[in-house]
Amino acid sequence: MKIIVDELGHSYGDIEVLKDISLTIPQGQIVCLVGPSGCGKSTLLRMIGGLERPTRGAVLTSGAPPAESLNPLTYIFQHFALLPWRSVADNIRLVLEDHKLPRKEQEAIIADVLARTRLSEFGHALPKQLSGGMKQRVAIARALAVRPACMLMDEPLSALDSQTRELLMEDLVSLWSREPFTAVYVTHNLAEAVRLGHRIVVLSRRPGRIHRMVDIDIPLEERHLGTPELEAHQAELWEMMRAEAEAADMELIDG
Ligand SMILES: Nc1ncnc2c1ncn2[C@@H]1O[C@H](COP(=O)(O)OP(=O)(O)OP(=O)(O)O)[C@@H](O)[C@H]1O
Repeated sequence: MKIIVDELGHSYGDIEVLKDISLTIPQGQIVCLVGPSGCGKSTLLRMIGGLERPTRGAVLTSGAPPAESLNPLTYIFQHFALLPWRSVADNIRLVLEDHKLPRKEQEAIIADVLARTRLSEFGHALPKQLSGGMKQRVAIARALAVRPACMLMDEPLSALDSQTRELLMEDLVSLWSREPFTAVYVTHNLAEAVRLGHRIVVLSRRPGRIHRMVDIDIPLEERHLGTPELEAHQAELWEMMRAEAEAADMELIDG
């Protein structure tokens, strides 16, 4: 299933937040949204997920979600959103409970997503026993459990320290390489965008418009910390964003 954002615009009252956004999220690719603070990245993600309706334009889909998809669109947030009193396995079960699956099928899905996120030994653990990186892997496992057509990821690594972020990026790459998933990935971090994005969409400051789209052809598994071509892409993206980021920063101070 591919997602098509068609001439989308949005205003909150008098404040225009997004303008003329047309964009395709191809199946099996990770599309990163970057742009200065307040340019509307999270708003666009919520519109793609159907949590809010745009004032103008539309979000369309083409093609069917994966076979046995329980939920075509699912979110992964910065702060994990795990229930502290439920074990890791039961946090994942939560998203299956509404679907009336036989217990055996639930268990098979839980075992599969725990294995894919290297958490098989931690099904009985409580969230408080886990590191930040593991908690986010549980959130990723929970998202995968519904076989989404697209994962909507809002700064999923930004609550983590830099070493954990690096490990999680490696996890996401190996997860994608084994079974490509589709994702829209909002981040402030350009290093993350060039490591994980097949396509990087640079938004201008508010009202966010598409300033540029950059496709990176290097296979994900060949992208590593310090890869010179990635650093060149990162520098190019920063040059595109610099003036907008500075202007957005001044606006926040003035405002
Ligand atoms: N529900 C809302 N009601 C009114 N204004 C809102 C609402 N949600 C967001 N905004 C405003 O819309 C603008 C875009 O917000 P949004 O969170 O989408 O930006 P962002 O690019 O994700 O920001 P950041 O990078 O700082 O997280 C901001 O000025 C924000 O204050």
